[in-house]
Order: sequence, then structure tokens, then C-alpha cells
Amino acid sequence: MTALLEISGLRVSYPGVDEPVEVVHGVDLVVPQGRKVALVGESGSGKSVTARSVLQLDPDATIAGSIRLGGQELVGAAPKIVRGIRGSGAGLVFQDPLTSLNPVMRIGWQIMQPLVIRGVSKKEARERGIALLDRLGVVNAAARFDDYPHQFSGGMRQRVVIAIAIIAEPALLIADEPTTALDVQVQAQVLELLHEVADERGMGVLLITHDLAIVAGFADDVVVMRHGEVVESAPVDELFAAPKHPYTRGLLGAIPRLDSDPSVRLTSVADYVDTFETVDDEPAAPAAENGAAR
Ligand SMILES: Nc1ncnc2c1ncn2[C@@H]1O[C@H](COP(=O)(O)OP(=O)(O)OP(=O)(O)O)[C@@H](O)[C@H]1O
Repeated sequence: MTALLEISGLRVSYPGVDEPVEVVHGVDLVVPQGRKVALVGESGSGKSVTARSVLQLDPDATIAGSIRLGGQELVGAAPKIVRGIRGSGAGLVFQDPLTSLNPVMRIGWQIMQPLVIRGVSKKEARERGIALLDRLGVVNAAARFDDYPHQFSGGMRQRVVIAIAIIAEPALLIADEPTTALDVQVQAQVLELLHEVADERGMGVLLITHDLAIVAGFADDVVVMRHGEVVESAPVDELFAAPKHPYTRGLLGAIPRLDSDPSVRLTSVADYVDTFETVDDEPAAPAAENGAAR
């Protein structure tokens, strides 16, 4: 499989009080062409920093290592080259659609912009924008095209953000917790849509999420991060069937299941990771799978 995005040895640091603080410590990650890769891990593990590094969105970050998108090296590339891939090389969807949209600009214009700045006529950009919004399930898309963001519900706004991210047909979509701000039913609709559109277009997706249920339904491959490092990566079925790293086993053990015994406590990551981290001192058995009553 050809690699669309290939990150290797990525290190990211920020200015600290006395010296720079490194928060991502040598991450390797591949998104093959047309595949959906979920990046999971606890809060603060470096998922967003890793994803934002691809498009160098953070002026304070110092980035080392290699990030190749479609074979092009982005670390150390001229700002013009990195700007050039935003939109057509890689599109971005963030968690909160309200902060991603300009509140005083009509949504249609925001959707058209990535095309217009690439030289597409306004007429064609408008037609393509309306068609995409319609494809993304916005009823009466032509009439709603000139509305402002506040006239849309949260779920509809996130469809607008997705439209902006994919209108210039990027080969890669980076979606950072794209449905966290939405209610569960709308979450499912938006993810289903992303899944379908990615398949239709053969678009690779890097999806950041906390939610392993989302991973199971959406991703082909999973990369698990902890403390700024990748601890495990595998195809989704393999990882769910036989997680290798204690941290991943802990994450999976913490998922509530409808068929589990309600009197039995769920395991937590700490049940596994403590064992892992103290393995040299005292080899203790982890709490049993979803089942060890205490
Ligand atoms: N602009 C910044 N300046 C300094 N430190 C930062 C900056 N952005 C992120 N960090 C630090 O980098 C670490 C990793 O953060 P990151 O946002 O990537 O975590 P995450 O895994 O995406 O977490 P979450 O799931 O909560 O979004 C954290 O310790 C965070 O405080």
C-alpha cells in the first residue's frame, strides 16, 4: 500500500520556562492511501500536537523528524509549500464547528473560498459548494447556502466544516475529535457521512478520538499514543482481538459492554499500566478482563 502520509521520528517541543519542553517524542505513523487511521490515547498524550504538526498550524512548535505527504517532505519546507497543501493536500476538521467557522461570513462563501483561491470561478465554486452541501445531507442546500453559521444547528455546522475541509478534494482529511461537540445521534450521522465520502473519494483519513466505539465502526487501522509516544499500532480487528500493549488492554477493558455483568467493575487503564510500569519491581497479574469483581 502506498503511504499517503508518513510521519517518522516526529519530535515536537514548545518553549518552556528555562528550556524547550518536548511533548511528542519520536512518533512514527502511516496513513496509507485511502485508509482510515484512528489515533487514540488519553488526554494530553500528544494526538492533536501530532496532527497539527502535519500542517504546521502552531507557530510556537518546534518540529523535528520527517512528515511526508504524498512523498513531499514538509518538515523544513518553505511556508509557501506548507500553505499550498492546506485544503488541497490535506483538509482539517476540528472539534468545535463554532470556532472553526467565521460567524460574520455566509456559510456559502466559506465553503467556496478554498476553490476560489485556487482560481475556480465563483459560479462554479458556488455550484460545487451547493452540490457538496446537498451530498452532506443539508436539506434545501441552495437556499441555505447564504445563511450565517448561527442559523445552523451544531450538526449542520459540522457538515459545513466538513464541506470546507473537503471541497478542494484533498487526498487526506485530518479530523480531530470531529463529533465530540455533537449529541450521540448526530455524531453517528456525521461519522457515517465522513466514512461514505472518504470511501467515494478514496480519501485517507487521520481521525483523532477518545472513543473506542467510534474507532471500531470507522477505522481500518489504529495508532495508540501515550505520553507523547506511539505504544501500539495495528489494523483495527487485530488490535481489538489481541491488544499487545498493557495500555491498549487497559483502554479496551474500560469499554462498557451491554452484555457484561452489571455487578462487575470495569477495568481501568491503571490496572494494566501500573503492572506494566512496575514490571521490574513486582510482577503482579493485571485485573481480569471486564470481570474481576473487587
Ligand atoms: N501550544 C502549546 N504550547 C505548549 N504546550 C502545548 C501546546 N499544545 C499542546 N501542548 C502540550 O502538549 C501535550 C500534548 O497535547 P495534545 O493536545 O496533543 O494532547 P491530546 O492527546 O490531543 O489530548 P486531548 O485528547 O485532550 O486533545 C500536552 O501536555 C499539552 O499541554
